[in-house]
Amino acid sequence: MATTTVQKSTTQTPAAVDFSQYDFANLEPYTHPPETKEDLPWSELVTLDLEDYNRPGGKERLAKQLEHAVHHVGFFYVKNFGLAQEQVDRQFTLAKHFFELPTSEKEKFEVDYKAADYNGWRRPGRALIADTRDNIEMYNIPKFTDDFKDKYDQPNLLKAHLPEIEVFQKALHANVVLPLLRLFAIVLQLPDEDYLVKQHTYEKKSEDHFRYMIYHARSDEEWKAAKYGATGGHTDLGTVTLLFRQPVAGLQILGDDGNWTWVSAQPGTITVNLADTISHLTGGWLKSSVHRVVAPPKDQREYERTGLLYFARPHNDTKLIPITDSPVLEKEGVKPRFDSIVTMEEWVRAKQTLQLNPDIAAKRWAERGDGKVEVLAGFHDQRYKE
Ligand SMILES: O=C(O)CCC(=O)C(=O)O
Ligand SMILES: [Fe+2]
Repeated sequence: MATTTVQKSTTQTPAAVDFSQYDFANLEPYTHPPETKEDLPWSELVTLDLEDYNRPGGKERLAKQLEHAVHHVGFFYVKNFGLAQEQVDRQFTLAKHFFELPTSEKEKFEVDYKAADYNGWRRPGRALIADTRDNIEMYNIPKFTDDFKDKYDQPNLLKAHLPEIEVFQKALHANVVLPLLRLFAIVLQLPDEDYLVKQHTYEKKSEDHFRYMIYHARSDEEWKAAKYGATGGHTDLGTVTLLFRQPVAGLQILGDDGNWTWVSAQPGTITVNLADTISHLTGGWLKSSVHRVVAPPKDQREYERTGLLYFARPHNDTKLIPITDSPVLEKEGVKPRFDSIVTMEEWVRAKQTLQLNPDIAAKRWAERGDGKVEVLAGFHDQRYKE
């Protein structure tokens, strides 16, 4: 007797995701590797206690403390930024588990390199560093605003924690970035203390983003081929970069004297560096500091180097011309750094095109052959030697 079988539909609904597997109780916590015992030439950086910001006279005290750092160094630390250590630790835990996902999963969220869109997963090994490939993997998450809503899918691991990531990112913006911009305005003696804040509101379209980053451990041969990271000097493209405490040494700053010094891991701090845009807005007066990440000292070289960063940038329609009502800049006679009016959106696209597309970058660097590349409208980046 013939039996009839019921044809199953080929369009099955996917199995419901069990998000509880991503609860922090089920995720092994990230722990930082131990600090180096080596005696390295450390940078001497000031530490701003942001708790002082709301006390009477606090802003003025902090601005005074920053004056030298923002003009001559470009790097400093902040502490007491209103996030509990536990919140910070949880973000490191998410970073750890994200990078442990298989490549087949991460590549579903791969960035659109050609479009110079850096949000999503950047796979390691895209760029040629000296005689080898880079060892960096990143995952960038845009602002939680309508401009980016539903534009980028996220892996389930992060979907399970998006509300917490949003709180964290917004806290960094409100507790660190905006207060720092008011301090910069005070240093610049701007009549409107909120001048820069108004160019950096969270709600309006801009390319600020939050990043999980990992530098994979390399063998000695690989480090040698990469010249121990010595050729990686660069400036960041935005307003300020916030870098959470990083005990695996590697970050170095190029000083005015031409020497590189190491950034140490101060407990409870965020390392802040000024970047290109704030420099453009002040005709170079605020210093976008040259830095690089080199091979960790021998006693840390076996470790993966996991990073947590936030990149602040002004609104996309901001014109990158020097601020006109700063007596400080006026006295200095600063000049625009571009031949024509450039907006933030154009600047981001120009820099990211070079950063995300090694093939395009190689051609463009070769155009001049003098170790410089024209990023945009007469503004050049240069290669930093060992
Ligand atoms: O990981 C670090 O210490 C710094 C990273 C950095 O310079 C960058 O991502 O631009
Ligand atoms: Fe950087």
